[in-house]
Amino acid sequence: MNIQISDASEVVERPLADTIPFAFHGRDNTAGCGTPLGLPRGTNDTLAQRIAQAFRTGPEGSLIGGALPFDRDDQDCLWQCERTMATAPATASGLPLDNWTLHPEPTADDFAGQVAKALGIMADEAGRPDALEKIVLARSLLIRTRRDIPVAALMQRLEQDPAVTAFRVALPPRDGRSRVLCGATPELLIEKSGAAIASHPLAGSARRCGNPVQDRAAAAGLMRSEKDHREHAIVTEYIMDVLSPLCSTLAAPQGTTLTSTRSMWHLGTRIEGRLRDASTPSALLASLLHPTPAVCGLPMARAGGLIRKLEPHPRDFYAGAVGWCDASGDGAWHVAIRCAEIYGPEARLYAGAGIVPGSDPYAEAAETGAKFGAFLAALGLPVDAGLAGLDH
Ligand SMILES: C=C(O[C@H]1C=CC=C(C(=O)O)[C@@H]1O)C(=O)O
Repeated sequence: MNIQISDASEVVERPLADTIPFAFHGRDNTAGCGTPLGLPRGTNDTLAQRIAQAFRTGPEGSLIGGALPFDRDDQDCLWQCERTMATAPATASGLPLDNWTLHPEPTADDFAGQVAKALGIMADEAGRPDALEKIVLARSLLIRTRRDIPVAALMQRLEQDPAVTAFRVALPPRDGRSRVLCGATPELLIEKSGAAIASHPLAGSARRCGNPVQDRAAAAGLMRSEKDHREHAIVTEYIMDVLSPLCSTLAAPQGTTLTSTRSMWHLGTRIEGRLRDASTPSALLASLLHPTPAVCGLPMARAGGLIRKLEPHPRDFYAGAVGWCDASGDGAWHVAIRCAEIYGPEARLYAGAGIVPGSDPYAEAAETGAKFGAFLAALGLPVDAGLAGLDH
């Protein structure tokens, strides 16, 4: 299929003049610079053609980077520009925020109600061939303040945790104001260098504690949890199933291990393989994998439908993928979690939790509350603000 610019339903507007199109800090230090060209916007099914055309006709040595939305039928937001090393600004100010308000959408109680509904559906369908096995439900915190939220300062604070990739991606401006997806994700969706690929899915979580004895107990409890291993295995099996037809070798040499950020423990499995066709673009691999059951569920279409029905606010780019790809196809794509959409003085933070039979609705609400912690801390807000209403 040959995609013409006019076939795309919308062309990405340029980000505002002083906006960085995309930047990834951490293990992956890659950013776009110069004057970005917006790729014609489209959905997953035209991604490969749009990328091939952009590299054929665009500036030599350029990079394509940006964000794929959660919903495969929504339009992505990709930029083509020069490549640079992501570097943190020497000084960045404007944080902590002051004069802020916070609205949970939905409240922790209502979220626990949604989890209970999903568990009811799983119980009713148990044993059927198409039964819902897992769903990842999310909630958001809307933060409003009086000044524009300083994204550079936020990135500087988010990247302090060596276990995450801090990222920012310019989204199409709205009403002449820049919109940015910004976060600190611990989860690698896919990375490709030549024929070598790697993915490091995470699923199964426990909140970390300041007290080292309690912290070790939380980690040990997670490692022993049958429910969390079941929740995790659904993700790794899915990723192996999607990647194996494309690979000559594919394995998880270390098995499932504990991984951690400064605020959370997770179960993680590093998957490594070799592509049969080393020219397959990493962006295409990301779009084939996405959304994995770490953010959506199984079966994917059933879980996605229920997510749209139960969650009060659209996910947009939360739980999508963010990353970059060069002309040889090499690149890295991360799961867009522990993030927020920032629009002037507003930030909408998102956090989700995987639900399987055996999940406890209030424990899942508390898990989402804990997952907000790192981003809240970076904004200079109380880390427990996402746990409000969960003291029963
Ligand atoms: C969906 C999120 O986390 C995913 C990644 C790690 C652990 C998860 C869990 O234990 O539920 C989630 O699958 C999120 O942080 O918004």
